Amino acid sequence: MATGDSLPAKTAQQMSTDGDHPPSKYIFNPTSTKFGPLQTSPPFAPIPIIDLTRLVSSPDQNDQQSELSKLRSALSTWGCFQAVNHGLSDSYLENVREVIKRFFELPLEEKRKCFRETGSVEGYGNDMTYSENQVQDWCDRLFLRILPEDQRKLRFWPENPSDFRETINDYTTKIKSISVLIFEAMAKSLDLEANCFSKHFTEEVDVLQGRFILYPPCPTPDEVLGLKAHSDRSGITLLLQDPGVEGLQVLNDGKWYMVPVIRDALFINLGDQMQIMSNGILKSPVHRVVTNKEKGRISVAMFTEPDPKKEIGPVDALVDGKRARVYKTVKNYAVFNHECFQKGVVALDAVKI
Ligand SMILES: O=C(O)CCC(=O)C(=O)O
Ligand SMILES: [Fe+2]
Repeated sequence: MATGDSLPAKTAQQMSTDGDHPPSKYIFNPTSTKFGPLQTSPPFAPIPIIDLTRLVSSPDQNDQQSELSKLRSALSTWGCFQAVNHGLSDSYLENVREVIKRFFELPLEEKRKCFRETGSVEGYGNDMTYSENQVQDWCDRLFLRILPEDQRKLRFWPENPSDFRETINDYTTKIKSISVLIFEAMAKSLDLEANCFSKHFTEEVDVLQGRFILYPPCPTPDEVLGLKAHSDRSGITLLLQDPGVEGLQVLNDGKWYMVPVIRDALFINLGDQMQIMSNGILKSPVHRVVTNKEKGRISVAMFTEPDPKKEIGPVDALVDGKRARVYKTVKNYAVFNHECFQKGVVALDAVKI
């Protein structure tokens, strides 16, 4: 295998600033994906908007039930939804985006202190390169393992901006509570015990990763993707979008749709591990990001994962005479997913029975 895992000669941000034409290894190759051509402006996706307060408590029981069925329907068709009334104010979210923006605005010399090390996914840089012909993404990112707290590698955590660590730490706490609420609501929406999913994700070991991404303006958005098509390996992903520009697209029934930006909503998508646990009832959607000629885009993605040492598999109550078991059990899906990717296999297909 050609590993060639070196950090980029030039970051996407530098190329964008210098007005470089994207090098050939960034050019979208339709034959390298089964997900169709690159479309910069497909139709907007009518992604359901879910009111989180109504999922938890509502004076009217029917009101809660109707929001829970909306959640189930959203996750079994689109695999994602826009969460509103999550308790985080517009100014709070703006501050989170702002600290990430200030990090990316620092001179390269300063950001270099957090550079990803060869062979590791953590740190500032771009995607690991596994093969010579891997198409590159037009983005720069900082990837951090945030929880468990005692596994943080602080050498990758920026000290500049000086409020970076504190801001991300606080945001983590808030994202954690929102994710517990969503895991419980998903269980209720499937008529399961409320802690049926949350016990794997939040009760014993908390695993949370953060990816802070900059998609700089790209001179040729028709030829270059910001992030190639993939599904997340997470349980759920909580994404804070840039209110200034769209870019995220989801695949549904073989067609691409643009995800609308709702200023103070969190975009929540299911990851593969929840598709497995729900025995395929809920979907982990394939998604990608397109670039924009004039505008840069910043997004903040938080990924919840179960304890890598524990097996996960379809919940027993979702396997019955009417619905056979669709997936095997799997441990450490992150590593499994990575191995599948290197073999050119889709991890979700590899765990199918
Ligand atoms: O930046 C985005 O909008 C999506 C990011 C994403 O899909 C990911 O990091 O897995
Ligand atoms: Fe993703």
